[in-house]
Amino acid sequence: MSSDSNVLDLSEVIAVTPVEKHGGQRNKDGFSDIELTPISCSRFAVHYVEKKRGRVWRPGRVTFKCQDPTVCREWIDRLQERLNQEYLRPRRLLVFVNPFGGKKRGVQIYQQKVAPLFDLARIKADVIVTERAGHAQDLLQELELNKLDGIVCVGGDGMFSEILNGLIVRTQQEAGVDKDWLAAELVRPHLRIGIIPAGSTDAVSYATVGVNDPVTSALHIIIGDCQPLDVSSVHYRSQLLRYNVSFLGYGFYGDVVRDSDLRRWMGPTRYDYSGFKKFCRRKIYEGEVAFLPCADQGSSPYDQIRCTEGCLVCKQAGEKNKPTPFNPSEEPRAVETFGPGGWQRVRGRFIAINAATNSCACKKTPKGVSPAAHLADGCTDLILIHATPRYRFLGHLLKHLTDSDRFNHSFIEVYRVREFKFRPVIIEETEDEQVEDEEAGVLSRRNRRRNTRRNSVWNCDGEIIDQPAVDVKVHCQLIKLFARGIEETKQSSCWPVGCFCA
Ligand SMILES: Nc1ncnc2c1ncn2[C@@H]1O[C@H](COP(=O)(O)OP(=O)(O)OP(=O)(O)O)[C@@H](O)[C@H]1O
Ligand SMILES: CCCCCCCCCCCCC/C=C/[C@@H](O)[C@H](CO)NC(=O)CCCCC
Ligand SMILES: [Ca+2]
Repeated sequence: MSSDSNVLDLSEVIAVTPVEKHGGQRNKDGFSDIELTPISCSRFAVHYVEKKRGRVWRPGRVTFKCQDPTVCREWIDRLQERLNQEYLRPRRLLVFVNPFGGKKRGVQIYQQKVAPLFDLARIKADVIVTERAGHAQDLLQELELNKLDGIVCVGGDGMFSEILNGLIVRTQQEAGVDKDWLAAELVRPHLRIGIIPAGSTDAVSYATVGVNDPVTSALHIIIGDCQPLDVSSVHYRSQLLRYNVSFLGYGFYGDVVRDSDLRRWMGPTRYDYSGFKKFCRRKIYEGEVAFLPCADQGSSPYDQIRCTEGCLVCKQAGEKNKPTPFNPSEEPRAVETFGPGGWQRVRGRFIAINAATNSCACKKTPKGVSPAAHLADGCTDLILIHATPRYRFLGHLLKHLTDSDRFNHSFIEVYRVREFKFRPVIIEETEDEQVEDEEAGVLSRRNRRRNTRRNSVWNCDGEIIDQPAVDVKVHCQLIKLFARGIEETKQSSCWPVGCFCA
């Protein structure tokens, strides 16, 4: 309900409850009491989503008074019945809480802010507090999931990545799809995932809800919002390494995540420390990127329009990419062809190679790594940052803090792609160098140190992938989240609204 109206949208009602106590026109909580008849004898409360500034949602409540208790009961039953018909609302959820993510407040956040709202909405939640990294992903291979309506992750991007990977792998296993086959048409999991942000960056929450606020996310889950999301698979040779939903980065961002992983004890500030350190080093990595552009998309990373709630670009992509039934006897696709309309390649010396499957907005970059990227268009924005002096790279980084065009630099190329591959140039040690190594101790150590650091790692949603040579493919709208995309604020332009959940 907006501040200037008295109309409640039923799809945004959290619950209807009987009210026992009596009170005045405006009770001490500041909630308004609305008289249905002059003489009050029974009351009920309608709990609804109240939209605050900055896409933050809070529970609001309005109390209705009735003269006749039977009428009151009738109102409650009818409204409850109507809410039950909102078929996308979850009734039973499995909740994983990471007690060590972000500022280590996952358990507290769930108990104090989320559980009371789930109780109010009569959602049954089975809660598991994880005991180790990988716990949630392992449990997702064995737990009974049939009676669930969704899985909720209380944690950051790493924890979300565990649940995403666990759910997709389980779904492929049950459908008999070979996850290691890069060209496989993956089967979409039927369970939606909800994220209660309690991590350090919370990029997935930011990019899909517009804010990292646990109460807002809990309310999106309760009212059964539905947002399809692209997922990229990352393969090395013929083996699946991980599924990724937002950020993939080799070079600078890979080095940052590798360094910061050793400093988890620092909490969220580890990224600032490692970011500064790796910026000072400014390492260059040589390699070749091959990619398949999204030619027919009608959108580009340079667009001014943004992916918002009900985005038409994503809607059209969803219609084009209706899942086809899985056929295990299907032959692998022909070898890719290079040239117009086909694959392209860029060889170079790079500071960073990034792929943003959605905007990757977060507090560090409120508009995102690629502000015009879409949540569900089947594409990722491939950003190639060629070697450049440190001060020019800094100029690019600083633009992440503002609205300005971060791609407007001669050393940056950006492509909207469906697939890409990266092959690093690996310079092997020559025999001469090895002889030299044996003869001169200090030089030997220097050489070895240099060689061991010739390759970077991939930052995959904040997790480390050691293999530099990867094949990445975007799977359009592979999963669904309890979210609705970025809501338009009053200042921004108007876009059609609607959930296009299959
Ligand atoms: N009980 C646990 N003990 C130790 N590590 C855990 C546990 N449960 C989950 N993890 C791991 O902790 C890692 C980080 O968690 P999480 O993503 O929640 O926080 P973060 O890294 O601080 O936030 P962000 O990913 O948003 O930067 C994840 O990779 C997850 O696998
Ligand atoms: C001198 C001022 C410089 C300002 C620099 C601003 C540049 C910010 C770009 C941030 C990109 C974040 C992309 C999101 C990645 C997440 O999946 C991942 C896991 O949560 N977080 C990081 O890797 C954390 C990555 C942190 C990188 C610094
Ligand atoms: Ca996308």
